[in-house]
Amino acid sequence: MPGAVPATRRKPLLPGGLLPFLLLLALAIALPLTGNEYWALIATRAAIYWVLVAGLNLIVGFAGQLAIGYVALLTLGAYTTSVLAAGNVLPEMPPFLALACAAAVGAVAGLVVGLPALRLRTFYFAMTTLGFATIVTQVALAWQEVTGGGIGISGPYFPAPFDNAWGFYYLCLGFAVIATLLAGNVGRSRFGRALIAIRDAEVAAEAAGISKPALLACVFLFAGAMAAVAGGLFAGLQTYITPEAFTFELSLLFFIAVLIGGRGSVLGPLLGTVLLTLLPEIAAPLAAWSTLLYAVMLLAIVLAVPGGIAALIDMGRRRRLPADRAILPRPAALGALLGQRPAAPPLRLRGIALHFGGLRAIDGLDLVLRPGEVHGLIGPNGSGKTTTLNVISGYYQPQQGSLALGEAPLAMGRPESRAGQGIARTFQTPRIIGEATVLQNVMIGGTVAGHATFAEAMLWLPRQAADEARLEADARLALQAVGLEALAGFRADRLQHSELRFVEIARALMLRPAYLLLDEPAAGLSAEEIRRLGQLIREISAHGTGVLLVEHHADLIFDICGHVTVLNLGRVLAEGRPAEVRAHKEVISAYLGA
Ligand SMILES: Nc1ncnc2c1ncn2[C@@H]1O[C@H](COP(=O)(O)OP(=O)(O)OP(=O)(O)O)[C@@H](O)[C@H]1O
Repeated sequence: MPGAVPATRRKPLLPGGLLPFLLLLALAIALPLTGNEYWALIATRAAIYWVLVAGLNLIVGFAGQLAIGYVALLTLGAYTTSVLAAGNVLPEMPPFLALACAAAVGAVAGLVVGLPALRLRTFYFAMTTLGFATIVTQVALAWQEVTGGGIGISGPYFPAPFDNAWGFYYLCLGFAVIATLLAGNVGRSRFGRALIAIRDAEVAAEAAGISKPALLACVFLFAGAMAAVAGGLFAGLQTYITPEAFTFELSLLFFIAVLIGGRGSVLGPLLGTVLLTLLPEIAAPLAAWSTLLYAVMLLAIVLAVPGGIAALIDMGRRRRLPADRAILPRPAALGALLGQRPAAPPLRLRGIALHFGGLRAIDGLDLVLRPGEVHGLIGPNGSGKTTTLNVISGYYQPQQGSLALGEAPLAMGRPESRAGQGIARTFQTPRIIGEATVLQNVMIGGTVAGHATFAEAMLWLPRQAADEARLEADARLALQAVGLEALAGFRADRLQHSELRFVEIARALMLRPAYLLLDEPAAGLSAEEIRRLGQLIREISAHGTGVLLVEHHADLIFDICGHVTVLNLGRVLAEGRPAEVRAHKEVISAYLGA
């Protein structure tokens, strides 16, 4: 029964803890005490920018997509709200209704602008967002009868009590608080972790069953809506808007606020936004140099503190690792996590052939994996072991042959479908998210087990809270099982290579896999660690999981496997019980040596 875990810490409401947010909010609420309306203007602007950046942060900071033309959505939101409130195309609307419509338009536009990210990488995607910014400005200029063209249009007029500087400030602050809560909730949910996984370890994300298109679509809708709301508020603040109000510098400000704030953080980009809004105001002569200023700040951050403001204020990063760090797997926790799973049907590969150009990596391979059995796959370098594992886990699409779980054929070339079928894997080189904690890395393995929708996560509804508690409890059990629970709270990039291998196994166990595919798990481990690994694999199979073990450590293979297949040049050279294989003449001459 999963769930029996040692006392779990209370989770912070927002990544980074709630206290800094409350302090900032207290300061923001008290700002009118200054009595200075100039400050009201600056702070209102910062709040509005943050409404946009909070959403953009999920795209840029969490998912790592270079959306640099986000001013387009601010422009779209500003014009949609203003045009609807003015009644230029439809009957005049109350400003809040116009703002809600702008949010809907922004969500759709956010999705349209974002979709190329599914195909285009890095700069190409950045260019499409910039292109969209140009299109929106050109439409605003050309569609004179609705937008006023170059002359512009009045912004929406928000009624009392929002019709004065401080009233409007509080309105924008309210939206900023909502933006923080929604974005923060997404960030600390399995969706936020999945975004970071897509950014830093895309293949591991696929193996965990994370669907990049569906996830990014949700985030683009959300960020688009937030940006458009920011646009409507921006138009209200300006009272009158022309296309010139929406400069490229603004787009840069949004983008750089996320970067100097720190990837994968909410507090950092919030502080980044406030800083970038304030800076040209505090040092007034610098205002004309703002673009240069942003560029210099960006360079300084990238060179001096690559983790941004978030890394500077994250004291936990510097916490000392425990001195005694032996990896001591605990089988009892494994029982609590896996239970005794009902036996899965056999996993069969029939006549698999896969070639890369003229090279036959696998050449007519038949293989059967059975529940509860450790199946060793060995052979010389380049014999096709990893390729076989990649075919089973859906990364490669063979030219011939079939793959089935019992009678059900498994789709080829669809790695993200395997997690749902209970097939988990590890990688020859561990695919870990270095900036996330060990616990978060393991929780990513259970992403598909969550029930709450993106919207439920955004609002932190009961199903989301239950998902999170269950995932965390399971991840702690998985870490206990592999013997790493003492490192749960540390950033994964502080761990040693051998520890990362066990983190990968813990992440795979989150799926309670019917089949577990291990790609050279003993590489780089000490003799004692290999012995413990062997015991752990045995225990895992004893709970009903079928294990495919690709390994070069012959002793480990012959020690723990029930069945061994030897590959050579993509074909089966020998197979059978370990003792038979070990005595096989051709295996000795081709692989084991005398
Ligand atoms: N993506 C690819 N493109 C082209 N050739 C590939 C690709 N992946 C593997 N190969 C080739 O296919 C053959 C089988 O490779 P594979 O990685 O499966 O071998 P392996 O048995 O796992 O070797 P090792 O023990 O060194 O990991 C090798 O000759 C390799 O160079």
